[in-house]
Amino acid sequence: MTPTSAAADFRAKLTSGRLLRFPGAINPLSAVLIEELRFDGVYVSGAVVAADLALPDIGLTTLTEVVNRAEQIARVTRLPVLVDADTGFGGPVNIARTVQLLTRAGVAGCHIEDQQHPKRCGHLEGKTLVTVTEMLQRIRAAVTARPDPDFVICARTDARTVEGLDAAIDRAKAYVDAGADLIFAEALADEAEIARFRAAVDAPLLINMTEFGRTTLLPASTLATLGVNVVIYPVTLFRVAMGAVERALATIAAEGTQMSLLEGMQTRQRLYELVRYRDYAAFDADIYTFTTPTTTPTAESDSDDQ
Ligand SMILES: C[C@](O)(C(=O)O)[C@H](CC(=O)O)C(=O)O
Ligand SMILES: [Mg+2]
Repeated sequence: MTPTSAAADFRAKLTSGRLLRFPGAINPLSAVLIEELRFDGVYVSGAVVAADLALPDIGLTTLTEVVNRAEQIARVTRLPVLVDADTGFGGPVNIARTVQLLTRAGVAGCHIEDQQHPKRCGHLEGKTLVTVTEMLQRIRAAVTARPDPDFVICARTDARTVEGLDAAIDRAKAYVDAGADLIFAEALADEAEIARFRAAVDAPLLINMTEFGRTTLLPASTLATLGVNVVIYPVTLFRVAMGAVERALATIAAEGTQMSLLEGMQTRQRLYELVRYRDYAAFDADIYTFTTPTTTPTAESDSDDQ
Protein backbone atom coordinates (compact mmCIF):
# COMPACT_ATOMS: atom_id res chain seq x y z
CA MET A 1 0.00 0.00 0.00
CA THR A 2 1.29 3.46 -0.86
CA PRO A 3 1.99 5.97 1.91
CA THR A 4 -0.87 8.13 0.69
CA SER A 5 -3.46 5.43 1.03
CA ALA A 6 -2.22 4.32 4.47
CA ALA A 7 -2.63 7.89 5.70
CA ALA A 8 -6.02 8.21 4.00
CA ASP A 9 -7.05 4.94 5.61
CA PHE A 10 -6.04 6.23 9.05
CA ARG A 11 -7.88 9.51 8.50
CA ALA A 12 -11.04 7.68 7.41
CA LYS A 13 -10.85 5.33 10.40
CA LEU A 14 -10.47 8.33 12.71
CA THR A 15 -13.84 9.68 11.60
CA SER A 16 -15.56 6.31 11.94
CA GLY A 17 -16.48 6.92 15.58
CA ARG A 18 -15.03 3.49 16.41
CA LEU A 19 -12.25 2.97 18.97
CA LEU A 20 -9.07 2.16 17.01
CA ARG A 21 -6.57 -0.12 18.75
CA PHE A 22 -2.87 0.34 17.96
CA PRO A 23 -0.48 -2.06 19.72
CA GLY A 24 3.17 -1.04 19.69
CA ALA A 25 5.26 -3.24 17.39
CA ILE A 26 8.57 -4.45 18.80
CA ASN A 27 9.87 -5.27 15.33
CA PRO A 28 8.50 -5.75 11.80
CA LEU A 29 7.50 -9.37 12.44
CA SER A 30 5.30 -8.36 15.37
CA ALA A 31 3.59 -5.88 13.01
CA VAL A 32 2.73 -8.84 10.76
CA LEU A 33 0.99 -10.43 13.76
CA ILE A 34 -0.78 -7.18 14.68
CA GLU A 35 -2.26 -7.14 11.18
CA GLU A 36 -3.13 -10.84 11.27
CA LEU A 37 -5.03 -10.31 14.51
CA ARG A 38 -7.04 -7.55 12.83
CA PHE A 39 -6.01 -4.59 14.92
CA ASP A 40 -6.67 -1.18 13.39
CA GLY A 41 -3.10 0.04 13.21
CA VAL A 42 0.48 -0.30 14.40
CA TYR A 43 2.19 2.05 16.83
CA VAL A 44 5.94 2.71 16.80
CA SER A 45 6.93 3.71 20.32
CA GLY A 46 9.87 5.98 21.04
CA ALA A 47 10.31 4.20 24.35
CA VAL A 48 10.59 0.86 22.55
CA VAL A 49 12.96 2.15 19.84
CA ALA A 50 15.18 3.45 22.67
CA ALA A 51 14.85 0.45 25.00
CA ASP A 52 15.61 -1.91 22.12
CA LEU A 53 18.97 -0.11 21.83
CA ALA A 54 19.40 -0.42 25.64
CA LEU A 55 18.82 3.33 26.01
CA PRO A 56 16.50 5.28 28.31
CA ASP A 57 13.63 7.22 26.73
CA ILE A 58 15.17 10.69 27.14
CA GLY A 59 15.50 11.91 23.59
CA LEU A 60 18.74 10.11 22.76
CA THR A 61 17.58 8.32 19.64
CA THR A 62 18.03 10.22 16.40
CA LEU A 63 15.59 11.06 13.64
CA THR A 64 17.39 8.60 11.35
CA GLU A 65 17.09 5.75 13.85
CA VAL A 66 13.37 6.37 14.33
CA VAL A 67 12.65 6.78 10.60
CA ASN A 68 14.58 3.60 9.77
CA ARG A 69 12.62 1.58 12.30
CA ALA A 70 9.33 3.10 11.18
CA GLU A 71 10.13 2.33 7.55
CA GLN A 72 11.01 -1.31 8.33
CA ILE A 73 7.70 -1.70 10.16
CA ALA A 74 5.51 0.19 7.65
CA ARG A 75 6.95 -1.91 4.81
CA VAL A 76 5.48 -5.18 6.13
CA THR A 77 1.93 -4.07 6.92
CA ARG A 78 -1.04 -2.54 5.15
CA LEU A 79 -2.27 -1.12 8.45
CA PRO A 80 -1.74 2.57 9.20
CA VAL A 81 1.42 3.13 11.24
CA LEU A 82 1.53 5.90 13.87
CA VAL A 83 5.02 6.95 14.95
CA ASP A 84 6.21 8.61 18.15
CA ALA A 85 8.28 11.57 16.95
CA ASP A 86 8.99 12.82 20.51
CA THR A 87 9.58 16.60 20.38
CA GLY A 88 10.08 16.50 16.60
CA PHE A 89 13.91 16.34 16.60
CA GLY A 90 14.60 20.07 16.71
CA GLY A 91 13.06 23.38 15.71
CA PRO A 92 10.33 24.02 13.12
CA VAL A 93 12.57 23.26 10.15
CA ASN A 94 13.67 19.97 11.70
CA ILE A 95 10.03 19.11 12.38
CA ALA A 96 9.20 19.78 8.73
CA ARG A 97 11.93 17.33 7.71
CA THR A 98 10.74 14.77 10.29
CA VAL A 99 7.26 14.78 8.78
CA GLN A 100 8.62 14.55 5.25
CA LEU A 101 10.90 11.61 6.02
CA LEU A 102 8.19 9.77 7.94
CA THR A 103 5.79 10.25 5.02
CA ARG A 104 8.36 8.80 2.63
CA ALA A 105 8.83 5.90 5.03
CA GLY A 106 5.20 4.92 4.41
CA VAL A 107 3.95 6.02 7.80
CA ALA A 108 0.36 7.29 8.21
CA GLY A 109 0.89 9.78 11.03
CA CYS A 110 3.10 10.87 13.90
CA HIS A 111 2.81 12.56 17.26
CA ILE A 112 4.81 15.51 18.45
CA GLU A 113 4.74 16.51 22.11
CA ASP A 114 4.90 19.75 24.05
CA GLN A 115 7.83 18.76 26.25
CA GLN A 116 11.10 20.57 26.21
CA HIS A 117 14.05 18.68 24.80
CA PRO A 118 15.49 16.54 26.37
CA LYS A 119 12.11 14.89 26.86
CA ARG A 120 11.11 12.35 29.50
CA CYS A 121 8.72 9.44 29.52
CA GLY A 122 5.26 10.94 29.98
CA HIS A 123 4.70 8.98 33.18
CA LEU A 124 7.86 10.05 35.00
CA GLU A 125 8.76 13.09 37.10
CA GLY A 126 10.95 15.91 35.84
CA LYS A 127 9.12 16.91 32.68
CA THR A 128 9.16 20.54 31.54
CA LEU A 129 6.95 21.93 28.81
CA VAL A 130 7.57 24.43 26.06
CA THR A 131 5.26 27.46 25.93
CA VAL A 132 1.96 27.17 24.12
CA THR A 133 3.35 29.49 21.45
CA GLU A 134 6.34 27.24 20.82
CA MET A 135 4.13 24.15 20.59
CA LEU A 136 1.81 25.92 18.15
CA GLN A 137 4.86 26.58 15.98
CA ARG A 138 5.77 22.87 16.13
CA ILE A 139 2.26 21.91 14.99
CA ARG A 140 2.19 24.57 12.30
CA ALA A 141 5.53 23.38 10.96
CA ALA A 142 4.30 19.78 10.82
CA VAL A 143 0.94 20.64 9.23
CA THR A 144 2.41 23.02 6.67
CA ALA A 145 5.27 20.76 5.63
CA ARG A 146 3.44 17.46 5.23
CA PRO A 147 3.74 16.34 1.62
CA ASP A 148 0.54 14.32 1.91
CA PRO A 149 -2.51 16.22 3.24
CA ASP A 150 -3.86 12.95 4.67
CA PHE A 151 -0.81 12.40 6.90
CA VAL A 152 -2.17 12.60 10.44
CA ILE A 153 -0.54 15.15 12.73
CA CYS A 154 -1.15 14.19 16.33
CA ALA A 155 -0.33 16.73 19.03
CA ARG A 156 0.55 15.27 22.40
CA THR A 157 0.20 17.28 25.57
CA ASP A 158 2.15 16.28 28.65
CA ALA A 159 0.55 19.12 30.63
CA ARG A 160 -1.67 17.01 32.93
CA THR A 161 1.10 16.11 35.36
CA VAL A 162 2.94 19.44 35.02
CA GLU A 163 0.26 22.15 34.88
CA GLY A 164 -2.94 20.21 35.69
CA LEU A 165 -5.97 18.96 33.79
CA ASP A 166 -7.48 22.37 32.96
CA ALA A 167 -4.23 23.58 31.45
CA ALA A 168 -3.94 20.33 29.48
CA ILE A 169 -7.44 20.91 28.07
CA ASP A 170 -6.65 24.54 27.19
CA ARG A 171 -3.46 23.50 25.46
CA ALA A 172 -5.26 20.77 23.51
CA LYS A 173 -7.87 23.26 22.27
CA ALA A 174 -5.14 25.59 21.03
CA TYR A 175 -3.36 22.67 19.34
CA VAL A 176 -6.58 21.75 17.49
CA ASP A 177 -6.95 25.37 16.35
CA ALA A 178 -3.40 25.20 14.98
CA GLY A 179 -4.38 22.24 12.79
CA ALA A 180 -3.69 19.10 14.83
CA ASP A 181 -5.81 16.20 13.55
CA LEU A 182 -5.63 14.12 16.73
CA ILE A 183 -4.89 14.94 20.37
CA PHE A 184 -2.82 12.61 22.57
CA ALA A 185 -3.76 13.40 26.17
CA GLU A 186 -0.82 11.96 28.10
CA ALA A 187 -0.99 10.62 31.65
CA LEU A 188 -4.61 11.44 32.52
CA ALA A 189 -5.40 9.75 35.82
CA ASP A 190 -8.60 7.81 35.25
CA GLU A 191 -12.02 7.50 33.61
CA ALA A 192 -13.31 10.74 35.13
CA GLU A 193 -10.42 12.74 33.69
CA ILE A 194 -10.77 11.11 30.28
CA ALA A 195 -14.49 11.96 30.33
CA ARG A 196 -13.75 15.61 31.18
CA PHE A 197 -11.10 15.87 28.50
CA ARG A 198 -13.39 14.22 25.94
CA ALA A 199 -16.24 16.62 26.68
CA ALA A 200 -14.02 19.69 26.44
CA VAL A 201 -11.94 18.99 23.34
CA ASP A 202 -13.62 18.81 19.95
CA ALA A 203 -11.14 16.57 18.09
CA PRO A 204 -10.25 12.89 17.86
CA LEU A 205 -8.64 11.75 21.13
CA LEU A 206 -5.83 9.26 21.76
CA ILE A 207 -5.31 7.63 25.16
CA ASN A 208 -2.21 5.73 26.23
CA MET A 209 -2.68 2.40 28.02
CA THR A 210 0.92 1.99 29.12
CA GLU A 211 1.62 -0.32 32.03
CA PHE A 212 3.06 0.78 35.39
CA GLY A 213 2.20 4.39 34.54
CA ARG A 214 -0.11 7.08 35.89
CA THR A 215 -3.24 6.17 33.94
CA THR A 216 -5.55 3.47 35.29
CA LEU A 217 -5.61 0.61 32.80
CA LEU A 218 -9.07 0.46 31.26
CA PRO A 219 -10.57 -2.12 28.89
CA ALA A 220 -11.26 -1.13 25.29
CA SER A 221 -15.02 -1.34 25.91
CA THR A 222 -14.75 1.39 28.58
CA LEU A 223 -12.53 3.58 26.40
CA ALA A 224 -15.02 3.20 23.54
CA THR A 225 -17.89 4.21 25.80
CA LEU A 226 -15.91 7.24 26.91
CA GLY A 227 -15.66 8.32 23.26
CA VAL A 228 -11.92 7.74 22.89
CA ASN A 229 -10.88 7.38 19.23
CA VAL A 230 -7.47 5.72 19.47
CA VAL A 231 -5.85 3.62 22.18
CA ILE A 232 -2.18 2.67 22.09
CA TYR A 233 -0.53 -0.20 23.96
CA PRO A 234 2.94 1.20 23.32
CA VAL A 235 5.31 -0.96 25.33
CA THR A 236 3.09 -3.98 26.07
CA LEU A 237 4.62 -6.42 23.59
CA PHE A 238 8.12 -5.28 24.52
CA ARG A 239 7.50 -5.87 28.23
CA VAL A 240 5.95 -9.27 27.55
CA ALA A 241 8.80 -10.31 25.25
CA MET A 242 11.54 -9.07 27.57
CA GLY A 243 9.84 -10.77 30.53
CA ALA A 244 9.95 -14.03 28.57
CA VAL A 245 13.60 -13.44 27.59
CA GLU A 246 14.65 -12.87 31.20
CA ARG A 247 12.82 -15.96 32.40
CA ALA A 248 14.27 -18.06 29.58
CA LEU A 249 17.83 -16.99 30.32
CA ALA A 250 17.35 -17.82 34.00
CA THR A 251 15.96 -21.23 33.05
CA ILE A 252 18.84 -22.09 30.73
CA ALA A 253 21.33 -20.92 33.35
CA ALA A 254 19.67 -22.96 36.09
CA GLU A 255 18.68 -26.10 34.17
CA GLY A 256 21.49 -26.31 31.64
CA THR A 257 18.98 -26.87 28.84
CA GLN A 258 16.10 -25.09 27.13
CA MET A 259 13.95 -28.25 27.09
CA SER A 260 11.37 -26.94 29.56
CA LEU A 261 10.92 -23.81 27.45
CA LEU A 262 9.93 -25.54 24.22
CA GLU A 263 6.23 -25.50 24.95
CA GLY A 264 6.05 -21.72 25.24
CA MET A 265 8.12 -21.06 22.13
CA GLN A 266 6.93 -19.98 18.72
CA THR A 267 7.64 -23.07 16.65
CA ARG A 268 9.82 -23.21 13.55
CA GLN A 269 6.68 -23.98 11.56
CA ARG A 270 4.80 -20.92 12.83
CA LEU A 271 7.79 -18.67 12.25
CA TYR A 272 8.13 -19.92 8.67
CA GLU A 273 4.41 -19.32 8.12
CA LEU A 274 4.76 -15.71 9.26
CA VAL A 275 7.78 -15.00 7.06
CA ARG A 276 6.08 -16.79 4.11
CA TYR A 277 8.95 -19.18 3.71
CA ARG A 278 7.03 -21.34 1.21
CA ASP A 279 6.20 -18.41 -1.07
CA TYR A 280 9.85 -17.42 -1.20
CA ALA A 281 10.93 -21.02 -1.88
CA ALA A 282 8.34 -21.36 -4.66
CA PHE A 283 9.49 -18.09 -6.24
CA ASP A 284 13.08 -19.27 -6.06
CA ALA A 285 12.21 -22.64 -7.64
CA ASP A 286 10.29 -20.93 -10.47
CA ILE A 287 13.25 -18.71 -11.27
CA TYR A 288 15.73 -21.57 -11.02
CA THR A 289 13.86 -23.66 -13.57
CA PHE A 290 13.11 -20.72 -15.85
CA THR A 291 14.00 -21.35 -19.50
CA THR A 292 13.17 -19.82 -22.86
CA PRO A 293 12.61 -21.90 -26.02
CA THR A 294 16.17 -21.10 -27.10
CA THR A 295 17.82 -21.98 -23.78
CA THR A 296 20.22 -24.92 -23.87
CA PRO A 297 20.01 -26.69 -20.49
CA THR A 298 23.59 -26.80 -19.23
CA ALA A 299 23.04 -26.64 -15.47
CA GLU A 300 23.18 -30.43 -15.02
CA SER A 301 26.36 -31.01 -17.03
CA ASP A 302 27.95 -28.03 -15.24
CA SER A 303 27.26 -29.46 -11.82
CA ASP A 304 28.46 -32.93 -12.92
CA ASP A 305 31.87 -31.45 -13.58
CA GLN A 306 32.28 -30.27 -9.98
C1 LIG B 1 3.94 6.42 24.66
C2 LIG B 1 5.37 6.64 24.95
O1 LIG B 1 5.71 7.96 24.55
C3 LIG B 1 6.24 5.71 24.09
O2 LIG B 1 7.34 6.12 23.74
O3 LIG B 1 5.82 4.59 23.83
C4 LIG B 1 5.77 6.39 26.42
C5 LIG B 1 5.37 5.03 26.94
C6 LIG B 1 5.98 4.63 28.26
O4 LIG B 1 7.09 5.05 28.59
O5 LIG B 1 5.36 3.82 28.96
C7 LIG B 1 5.20 7.53 27.28
O6 LIG B 1 4.07 7.40 27.74
O7 LIG B 1 5.90 8.54 27.44
MG1 LIG C 1 7.49 8.24 23.64
